[in-house]
This record gives sequence, C-alpha cells and structure tokens, in this order.
Amino acid sequence: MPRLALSDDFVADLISLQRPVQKEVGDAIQMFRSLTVPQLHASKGMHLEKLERSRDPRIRTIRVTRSYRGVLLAPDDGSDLFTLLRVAPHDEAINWACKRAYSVNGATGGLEVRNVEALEQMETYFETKAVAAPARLFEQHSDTVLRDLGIDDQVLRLARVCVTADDLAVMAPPMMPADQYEVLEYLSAGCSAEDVWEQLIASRGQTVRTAEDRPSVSLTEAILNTSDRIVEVSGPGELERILTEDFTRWRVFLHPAQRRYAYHPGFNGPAQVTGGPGTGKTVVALHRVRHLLRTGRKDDRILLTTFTNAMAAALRDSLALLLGEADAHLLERVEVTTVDSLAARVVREARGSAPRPLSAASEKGAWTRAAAREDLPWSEQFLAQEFRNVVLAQGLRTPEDYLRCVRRGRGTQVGRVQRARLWRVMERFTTDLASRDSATYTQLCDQAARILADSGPRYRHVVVDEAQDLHPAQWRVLRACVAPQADDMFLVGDPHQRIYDSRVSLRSLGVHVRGRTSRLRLNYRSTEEILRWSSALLDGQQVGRLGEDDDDDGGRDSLRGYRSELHGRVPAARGHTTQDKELSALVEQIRTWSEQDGVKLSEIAVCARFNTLVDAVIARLRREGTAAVAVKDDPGPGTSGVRVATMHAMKGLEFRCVAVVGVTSAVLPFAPQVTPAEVDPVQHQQDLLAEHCLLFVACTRARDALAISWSGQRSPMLDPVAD
Ligand SMILES: Nc1ncnc2c1ncn2[C@@H]1O[C@H](COP(=O)(O)OP(=O)(O)OP(=O)(O)O)[C@@H](O)[C@H]1O
Repeated sequence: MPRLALSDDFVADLISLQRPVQKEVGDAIQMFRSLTVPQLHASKGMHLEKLERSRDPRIRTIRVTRSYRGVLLAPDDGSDLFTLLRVAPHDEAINWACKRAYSVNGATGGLEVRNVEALEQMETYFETKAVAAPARLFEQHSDTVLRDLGIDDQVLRLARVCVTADDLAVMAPPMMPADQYEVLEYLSAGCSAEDVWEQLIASRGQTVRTAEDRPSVSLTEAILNTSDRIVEVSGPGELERILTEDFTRWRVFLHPAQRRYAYHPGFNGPAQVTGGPGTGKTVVALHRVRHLLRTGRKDDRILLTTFTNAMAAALRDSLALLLGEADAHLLERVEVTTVDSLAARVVREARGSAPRPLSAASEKGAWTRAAAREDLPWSEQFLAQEFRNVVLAQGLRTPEDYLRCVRRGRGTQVGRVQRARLWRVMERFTTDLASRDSATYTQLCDQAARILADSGPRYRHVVVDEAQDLHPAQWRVLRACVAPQADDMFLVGDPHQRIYDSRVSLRSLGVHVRGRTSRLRLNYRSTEEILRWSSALLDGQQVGRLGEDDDDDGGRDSLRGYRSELHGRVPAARGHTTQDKELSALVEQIRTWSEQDGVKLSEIAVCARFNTLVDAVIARLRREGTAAVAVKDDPGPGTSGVRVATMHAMKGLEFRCVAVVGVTSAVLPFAPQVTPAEVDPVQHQQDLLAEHCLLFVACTRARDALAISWSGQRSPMLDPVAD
C-alpha cells in the first residue's frame, strides 16, 4: 500500500469544496490507499496521469470526480510516499501542475516548490533591468556563501539580478521556493550570513555548514522534513479527522521549530520555549501535552496551567479539539487550570477551607490598618511590594530570615532596624487577614507550595503556558507538583509580554532549563506590518530573559528574527481633540471593518487601559446601533457583537481587527501604577517596562488590522512609532 502525505495547499483546497465533492475526494483517497503501488499505476479508476507539459516529471494528476483532479507528487526513486499537492477543477489543476517543480532544499533538507515558468520569465526581465544598475542587492555575498545557505542554481541566478529588495519581493513565494526566499529576504534586510545560518538553518537541525559536505536527502526524507507544509496521513483514523473535523491548521501543520520541541522524544529535565506574540507557543504546549499523553503511562497525570480562568477554559477546548474523538479519553488525565485555582484547592483540601482571596483595593486598606500605629516612611504600595517581592518571593518565614536576606530586585537600602519594623507591620498584616479568613493570592500560593512540598508530587508532567507572569510562589507550587525527573516541566512564555510585577530566577527555584531552550520566530497571527509597528513600541526597552531575573547584567531577550509571512495595511494611529470625537471615529472604523471588509463583529475587539473607558465604548457602540459585549462577561463564541476589554484582559486572545483606544499620556504609563523613581529606582524601571509591555500585548492581539487612537495628549509610549 502506498503511503500518503497531504500538502497544506491540498488541505486548503479541500476545505473550500462543497460537502459532496469533499466526500468524493475522501472516497478517492480511500481507494488510493487500498491499492498497491503497481495497482495504483495500472488503475483505470484512479487514472494516474503524467502530464506532457509538466516541468517536474514526478508530478501526476488523478481523477477525483468527473470535473475535479488531484495533483500528486509521485516518487521516482522506488520509495512509496506520495504527496497530494492540490485538488481543483480539471483545467486549473492541470495548469497549476504544469508550471511547478519540486526540489529538496540543500540546507534545510525540506521540500520546496517553485513556479518554475514564472521564475524563468523573471530572470529574463530582471537581467535586462539590472544591466545599468551600479550595484546589485547581494553582491557582497559570494556564490559559496549563498549555496551554503541552501540557494540553488536557478535562485542564485535570480539573486544575482536583483537590484533592490523590491525586486526580490516580486518573486515572493509561491513563486520562489519558500526556504530560499526567506534566506534572501534576511540577507537583503542586512542580516549577516552567520545570523541567517543560526536562525534559519541551524535552528532546523542542520549541523553541516558547507553545502558540498552535506549528505543528499531523499524525497521521502524531504517530505518528512517539511512538517510545516506537509503531513503524512499515518492511519485511516488520521485521514478521517483531517477530512471530517473542523479543520484548523495548527492541529496538523507545525513549523519544524515547533515540532522539534512539541514532539521531542524526551527532555532530561525542564524544557522551555520562548518567542514573540503569535509565534505559536500555546500551540506547542498543546501538542506537547498530546505527545506526553500518547507516549506516557496510563496513570500519568498532566497539569496544564495558564493565567486566567477564561484562558484555561479556552485551552481545554483547544486540547479537546487537538485530541479529537480518537484520543478524547486521554483528556481525563489532564487538569487544565490556573496556578491560583490549583493553590486554593490544595489549601482547601489540606485545611478543610481556603481563605477568601483579597482584591487589590482591600489589600491597600489592609496595609493601611497594619501600618496605622507606626510612623513609617513607606507607602502602602512599598509595603505591599516588599511583602510580595521579597518575603513571599523568597518564602521567608522568620524575622531572622528577613534580616539576613538579599532583597533582590529592590532598589532601596533597608537597614536592620528598619527591617525589624517592617517585619512587625507585615506580621500584623498577615494576622489581620487571617482573622478575617482572607489572604492575597500570592499568600495562598505560598501556603499551597508548603503543603505540596510536604505531601509530595501529584503529577507526572507540568506544562505551563504564559510562564512570564508567574510569581516565585506560583513557581514553587508548580515545582512541588512534579518530582524532578525527565520531562517534568515544559514551559512556554514571552518576556516581552510580562505585564505583572514578578521577578523570578528559575534556577533558584529548582527549574533548570539550561541546554533545553528554544525560541520561535515565525508569527502566525499578525501581518508583518502589525508586527513591525508593535515591536517598535518596545524599542530601547531592556527586556530580560524568561526566568533569569537574577542575571542583573546580560541576559537580555530580543525579538531578533521575529517575522510574519502575512501582509496587510500599516496600523493607523490617530489623535482627536475630545473623547467624544475619538469614539465617533471608533464607530466609523468598526463600520468600515464590518461593512466594507466583511469582518464579523465578534472578530473585532476594542481595548482600553481601564474599565471606565471600556464601559463608555460599549455604551457608545450600542447607542449607535452596533452590538458590543464586555470580554469580562465571558461571551461565548455564539454571541454576536464587538468584544470590548481592558488591555490586561486581552492577554492570550486574538481578533481579526483591534482598536486600541484612549492611548493618552494620563493612562499610559499610569502614574499610580509606576513606583516613583525616588521611592525605588529599580522597581520604577520595572513598572515602566510593564506599562510598555501592556500596550505591546494589546496591539499584538490583532491579526489583520490595528487602529490606535487617543484624545488630548498622546501617550509618550507611542513616540517610537509617531510620524
Ligand atoms: N503551525 C501553525 N500553523 C498555523 N497556525 C498556527 C501555527 N501555530 C500557531 N498558529 C496560529 O497562530 C496564532 C497564535 O498562536 P498561539 O496563540 O499559540 O501563539 P502564542 O505564541 O502563544 O501567542 P501569544 O504569546 O501572543 O499569546 C493562533 O491563531 C494559532 O492557531
């Protein structure tokens, strides 16, 4: 029986077909799979046909229905893995097939396709055009350098006649082979050949630097190396799922960098994946859970955590979708929750009840009460930070511990006498809360971590999404949930999206990821225009690496190489004289998106720094006859209406169009949220960075379109993108 793989183009064709045609395609595939290779070649029903005009001798068509043809890549080296490339009406399929040629990329080992006919025409055109040009785009890179990066003969000739980056852009995939185009795009953007090697080639597992020393890669190997665009149908169940279940690309096609970590056979300890917004970190976490479920023992339990209850619910749904009906029974071995909910449950189970979590407003009041009898030089904000970021972060138990500790991440000196006074206030704070049967979430985590450390691990694996925002006490809960061993913890997160105040040294918490880290760079969510614009908001900001806050000097993370293959309009940023005018413009913008661009209202989001503006937006939209709902009211997917949320509530979400409103100097940065530099200069920098990250998170939720607005004084945080 021949083996069968499906390309992403084929799957995209298939889902666009009418149901009855889809069924016929399914039947044709079943028939294909029931034959031997010789039977297949002889079958009259399949009508496996070589095309006379085809540029690639391995390309065949097969009859799918009376009017539809499948286009197939048939191996000519005696191997048996066939790839379905397209399914389309007869003439379209033939026309497409005749112009394509498939080849194995010499550096990545992946299978690539090109429109060979169009590229030949380009070569003639650009050769003439380049004759008089004083300089060529890639002249500083030798042929050897380009070949070592996987550039083949035809693409090399094309590269040599490019004068500007625009010339190259004309030949973008699907005309030029995707992996080679990416290399040239990077070089034309000024990256060094070394950078390109690191980011695009070595990251896909290639270790041999020079082209001529590399062993050749067979067609079958190349197909299997192309997991982001081709999937092998491993069994009848798998095919059924792809054909019948609601198709979502991320379930089937993973970028090689995603697959390498998601399906790694086994890490010898905690592993970590980072990457900018929309690079598919959550997708990797979900696939990792599936891999661990499928390969683990029957009684292995997995904890999958994220940041909010709403995100946990969405993650559970996505996991169910990924597992499909065939693996649905595995779901019962996974607990999807937030660390805070888990901690509350652990405390409740151990003590019979858990203290009521304290709101931020009540916490301030509690600090005022605790400090009432002392004439202290510190504000409630300082006290809360000292308690959270020193005492709870380090799990300090006694006044002696506090006297001796290094107050990492705090920018002020506090002497022995002052520490003794501070400890007394903190003790009063905790006793007061205990008497009211209440506690902060961080206290709850601190208690839960201690209970778990005594009672022992509860899970075989812990998988953590949104890892950048966890507090050390939350990490202690997670660390105590699983015994240190192979594949114990798998973390995904992005330090550029850290919007809560937590400084963490994973090393000191017993989570050692060194040698087991990977970074994703391809954004699947937003257009390149949105991504560039949003990334510029963080220009000049020093973002530390995930979980390395103990590294005071180096240890910087960066968005280098972060990119998207999607394109669209450049984000619009507009100021207005009054809020009323800003909201009028917002109403118009939403009408344009919905009526002209055909975007469903539920795929449009508006976000603001605070709930007051969120409420005002909802009221205004409704008054103007546009349905609008608050994200905090948890509208289900069936509810129509524009989604409106605070920037914090946008974490982890995505929408086709996003309007960020009220980006004024009064709220971004929001002064009360930023510790004054004279109170604590280190904390001041961190708070400011969190404000920048917040705006970055809000903007990177947009897939196709992003509009930013303000009334009155524009936020200085928009300076890097100002006209
Ligand atoms: N391999 C893939 N193929 C197609 N789409 C993908 C792939 N990986 C991720 N996506 C899509 O990209 C979008 C972003 O993915 P995901 O939410 O996993 O990214 P993320 O890195 O966790 O984002 P963020 O950090 O911004 O929350 C989603 O729509 C997801 O379905």
